[in-house]
Formats: sequence, C-alpha cells, structure tokens
Amino acid sequence: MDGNDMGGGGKCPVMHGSLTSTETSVTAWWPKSLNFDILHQHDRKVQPYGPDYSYRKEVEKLDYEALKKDVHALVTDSQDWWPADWGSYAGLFVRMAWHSAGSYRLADGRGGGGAGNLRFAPLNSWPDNANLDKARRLLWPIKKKYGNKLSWADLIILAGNAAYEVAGLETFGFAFGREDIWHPEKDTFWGSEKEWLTDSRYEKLDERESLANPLAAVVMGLIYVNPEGVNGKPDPARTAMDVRETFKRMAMNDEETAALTAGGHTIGKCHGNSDPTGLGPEPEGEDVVGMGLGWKNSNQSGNGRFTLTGGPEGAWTSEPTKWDGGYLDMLLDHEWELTKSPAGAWQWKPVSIDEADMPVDVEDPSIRTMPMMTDADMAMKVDPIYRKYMEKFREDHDYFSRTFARAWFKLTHRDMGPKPRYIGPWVPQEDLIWQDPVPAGSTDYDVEAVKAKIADSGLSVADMVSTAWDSARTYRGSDMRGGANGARIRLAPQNDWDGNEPARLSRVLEVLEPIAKETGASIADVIVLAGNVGVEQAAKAAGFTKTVPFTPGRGDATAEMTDAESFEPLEPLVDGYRNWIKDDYVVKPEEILLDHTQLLGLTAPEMTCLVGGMRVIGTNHGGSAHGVFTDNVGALTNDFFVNLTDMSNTWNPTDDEGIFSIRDRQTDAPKWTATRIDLVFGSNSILRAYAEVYAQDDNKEKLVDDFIAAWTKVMEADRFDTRA
Ligand code: HEM
Repeated sequence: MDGNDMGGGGKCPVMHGSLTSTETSVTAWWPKSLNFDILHQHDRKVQPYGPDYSYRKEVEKLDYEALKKDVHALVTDSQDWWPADWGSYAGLFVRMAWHSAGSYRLADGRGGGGAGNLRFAPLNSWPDNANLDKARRLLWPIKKKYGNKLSWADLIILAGNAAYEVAGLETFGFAFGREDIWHPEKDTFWGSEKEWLTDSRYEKLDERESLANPLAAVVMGLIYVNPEGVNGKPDPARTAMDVRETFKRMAMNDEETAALTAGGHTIGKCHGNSDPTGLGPEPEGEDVVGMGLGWKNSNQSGNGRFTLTGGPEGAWTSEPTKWDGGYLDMLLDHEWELTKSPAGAWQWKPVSIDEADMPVDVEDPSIRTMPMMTDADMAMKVDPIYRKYMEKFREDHDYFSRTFARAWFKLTHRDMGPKPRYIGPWVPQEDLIWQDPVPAGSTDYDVEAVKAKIADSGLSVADMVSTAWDSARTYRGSDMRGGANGARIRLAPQNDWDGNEPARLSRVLEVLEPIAKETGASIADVIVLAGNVGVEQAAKAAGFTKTVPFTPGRGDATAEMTDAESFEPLEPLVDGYRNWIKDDYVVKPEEILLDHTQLLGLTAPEMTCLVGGMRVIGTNHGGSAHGVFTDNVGALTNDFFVNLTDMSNTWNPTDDEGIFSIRDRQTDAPKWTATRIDLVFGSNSILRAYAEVYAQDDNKEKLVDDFIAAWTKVMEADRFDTRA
C-alpha cells in the first residue's frame, strides 16, 4: 500500500507520486500543446556551482599532464568489482567515448559528447549503451580528484583517447571545453517509437535514405546500425547501406566510416557470452536500489567472461588490447560463415583459422576463443567502396593510423563548434574544414564612422535588419555552427537560399561591401552593424534613443574555408522571426519557431519580443504584407501585441492555407494579414501571457530594451556562447 491509497487510516495524507513521477505532467492531457520547457532547460538554478562558475575558466587551471597520467594508469588498473578484459579497459573506454560522441547528427547538431548526456536518460539506458554505466563509474575516482575543473563530458572523451594511446595509437589531439548538463536534454528528438528496437522510422523500409530526419540511427536505442543486420537479418551488403546512411548523418564520408569501424574494432570485444534472460533492467528502469548501475547480470559471475551487453560474442583480433593491423588481417584473410553467439545474436565466424591467430579468453590466457565479425564488419569486406579502403589501410599501416586518428578526432570534437572554443595544451595546430574556420577580423577601426556610412547609404530599416538577421540566424547552440561570424551569407550555399532573399541580399551586399573595404571592418561586422543601425533607427522612430551593444572582430571566411555541403542542413524551412515559410510548409510552423528559438538559445520572453518587434519593423520576407501589424512600419512599437490582444479584432482563415485575415469585429473590414505563427502569440496561453506584458502601456520602452538585448544575444551568440 502506498500513500496514494486514501481509503484507510494511518497513511500519509499527501498524494505521493502525483507530480513527482515522470508519468504525469500538467499538460499531458493535451499532447498538441507546445512544449516551452525546451527553452528553459539547463537553467542556472540546476547548476550546483553557482552563477559565477565558468567551466571554461576552471578547466584552464587543470594539471593536464597529471590528469593524463592518471587516466592512462586507469586503463590497465583492473578493479575487482568490474574486472578489465585481458587487464585493459581500452575497449570499454573507447566504446564509451564513441557512444558518447556518436549520437551526434548533422541535421540539427544535437546529440554528441559535448554535454555529457550519456549520464542521463534516455542515453544512459539505451540497450546499445549497456554497461557503459560501469565505464563511467570506473572513472569516478578521477572525476572526484579533479572535481570542478574537469567535466564528465570532457573526461568521457579523454578516456577514449587515453585508451587508444595506451594501446599504441598516436592520437591527433584533444580539446577540453565540454560543459556538463545536469538533467536530461528536453529538446532532442530521438524518435517517436514507444518500444525499443522497432523499425518504424523509415518512410520506405527498402529505401534506407528514407530514414526520418533529423534522426541518424536505424532504430530507437541503438547508436547507429543493428550489428546483426538490417532488422536483425544478416546481409552485409544491405547493412553497408545502413552504415553509409547513418554515418553520413553523423557527417562522416566513406573513408572516415571505414577507418572508424576498422579502428574501433581493432580494440576490445563483444560481450554476448551468456543467456540474455539473466540480464536485469537498464538503470532508469530499475528501482532505487538498482538505479545506479543497471543491466545486473545474474548469470555465473555476471562479469569478466560472462559480461553481457546483449548480442554478439568475441574479439575481432588476436591482440585486442593493441593498436595494430589485426582487424584488417582478420577480416580480409579469412572466409566467414554465419553463426550465433551464446546470447543468441547473429554473428560471423571464420570458416577456418589457425589456433595461433585466435584471441585468448579475457580471464584465462590458456584458453583460445573464436574471433568474430558483426554484420557491420562484414559490410566493410563486402561493399566494394569500403573494401577498397580496408585494403588500402592494410597496405599502409601508418596511413591507416593517421586516417583513423583524424576521423576519431572529428568524431569526438565535431559538436564542440569552431576551434577558438577548444581549450588545453593538446589542441592540434592545423585548421580543419569541418571546424568552419574563420580568420580573425580587425578590431582596429572606427565603429561609429562605419555606422555613419551605413546610415547614409540609403538602405531601409527592413533591408538592414533582415540581412543582419539572416546572417546571424543560422547559428545553433547544439553544435555552435552557423552565425554571422565569417559572413558566410555571401557564399554558397547560403547566398542562394530562398529564406535569404537572394535578390535583396545581393543588393544590400553591394552597398555594404564597399563600406567594409573603405573602413577596414570585416563584411561580417558591417552586416551586423547595419542591423544595429536599423534597430536604432526603429527605436528612434518609436520615440526612444538607444545604442545597440556591439563587439567588433568578426572575420570573413572564403569559399575554400567552407564545406558548402555540410552547411545545407542549416537552411531554414520556417523563420518565425521573419514570418517566412518555405514552399508553403504547413505542418505547425510554430513548432519550428520553438525549435529554432531553442537552437538560438533564447527564452520565451526573448522570443516574444523579438518576433513582435520584427513584425513591426517590416522585416517580413519579400516585403509581403503577411503579418505587418502597424501603419507605422519601421518603428519599434508594441503594435503587434496591441493588435493581437485587442478583442475588437477577429481572426479568420483565408483561402491561402496558413494565412489569416485580422478583421474588425464590428465592420468585418480587413486590417492586417497574419500567419499561424503570429496568431500563436495571441492564442497560446503561455505566449499570450508574454504578449500581454508587451501590450501594456507601461512597457513600451521595456519592449525596446528587451528587443535590443535579445537581438544582441543573437548577433553575438556565435562568438560568445559558452553553453556546451
Ligand atoms: C559500424 C557500426 C558499428 C557497429 C554495428 C558496432 C557494434 C558493436 C557491438 C555489437 C559491440 C559489442 C559491445 C559489447 O558487447 O560490449 C561493439 C563493441 C565495440 N565497438 Fe563497435 N560498432 C560499430 C562501430 C564502432 C566504431 C565506429 C567504433 C569506434 C570508433 C567502435 C568501437 C567499439 C569498441 C572499442 C568495442 C569494444 C567494447 C569493449 O571491448 O568493451 N565501434 N561494437
């Protein structure tokens, strides 16, 4: 009986579990309501070190060499409670780092190891992450020792690097700077399935490219592909298609994918050496006693050679704790046939093998065991492109090591954003194209003189504000890509995006580029300054004299510094701030507004005042009348909020899908045209609450101040965002 049973005597009168379990939430009754929690996650209140704590400053105080020594020593310091295979945690630590980083996806920049999300649901309890809870606990003494100066997120990736170094690989480098989160991420969509490992995220099952965006894994609960084959059916040629598609979504090309798979499985083993019915629930599925460590295995010793993560069993090479060419030799030198692991998973075994080439048992070196390949490993042999790389890697071991080390660095650093965010002594010198390099821009110019020239240039407020907004809005805090720095809006592919209005953009750039040349400011800075001039003029027109804060120093990237293809996912489909919807995108554009706002790092009130301000400044896409809520276009007034909250107006859908006519309730005369996104600020209970604040007579100046603060946050975010 629990405290919820109110029928009898002697029980606690407080309703337990009514709002303390995750099953209930006040809005769960209405699944269509918008989830604003995504904007308010990772609040400073949940961060235990206090408001002045800066991880980026703390981590610089680390004794890096001492830390490295400790992590290296741990790799071979087997603990009784979780004995290391062959006395080395190299395999386990590499898998932990790979699964931490490997959830990254290019489409929305979410996932990845940059925030230490492996510690929290759902990732801490995904079937594919079985026993990585043990790997993190093994690191605890080191985390405890270096404390506030070392995040879990950095330590998890560092452990993977250390594992490779102990195994004998020369790694490419390592950067600190990943700041921990303190609860699960609420904004990451991991799929809509209600069950693990079911196959429902493909539009057409046979077309593996039809995997739903932004997902990158084939099913819920796996990092990438099913090791037994597509839908658990072994067929290496088909599995190759899944490997190619999923790794592409992680931003890896064929060579990087081949190097990562071969280099990953050069170390360690699979753990499927016992009956899976003995395996307990994952950590989040356990009751309080078992929640810390999940997957309790009641079979035999439950660890060592009986460790169970669920699937295949065996090592890939004869010496699985060494960085060598063993994986390539094993794969290419043998014929392979299908078999099943003791846990019942499909895997491949050599048709014949010399005893000397067989790996030894993890506990007893006198016992030889059968090596294995997963279906994904066999894909490396069967697919002609992957096979070409396997052969090349085997021929030239140094080339393999170098290619792997670079791909591993990319895998584990891709979501950290541009190189200036890297911290520590092991940051590689070389600039890499996927870091979106931007040369440093000048700070030695007269900002006021540049602003004066812009103000004299004849550009309209809408031209200046729209162009600056378009330049900055690509920024996403998920992987710190995009933004105004680099002025990539002048380069392919961005200069051709519909959302950037190419004709207007080139007209505005023709005016701004000569100003940059004359003054020594970068074009990137001049574009932002033009936006600021526009905002100041709009404030003035509303009766307020304001200065928009500005920090100079953005640089201008070139086409050679830009991997155009990898910028394509940053193209907007909907921009709620500019009231623009690509190709009549009609599926709830307000959800995309919310998602975009989350990626920009704005709160709900910041979003509200920015949208409302932009709508009266006249920044609507293509100068269309959609949603201009004022007769005084170009002035930063609160007319948007006043008109949306005014009960003398009615809102009627027009024939044009997604467009509404705002009419006078008495005369039915049309006043303004609005989109769904506009209306949500008048109708959604939460956004209306903010809209009312800005509609109040008292708050006209507050709107201008708040608008400028939120605007500045977006303009400067790409250079000063310290969120991990
Ligand atoms: C191509 C897709 C891949 C598949 C299907 C796959 C599958 C698997 C499976 C089933 C295991 C066994 C886990 C266990 O039972 O403990 C495993 C282990 C491992 N994987 Fe992968 N893997 C893939 C790619 C990679 C990559 C890219 C890396 C690293 C760069 C990697 C590194 C490892 C390591 C080091 C282990 C050994 C873990 C240990 O010794 O405890 N794998 N992999």
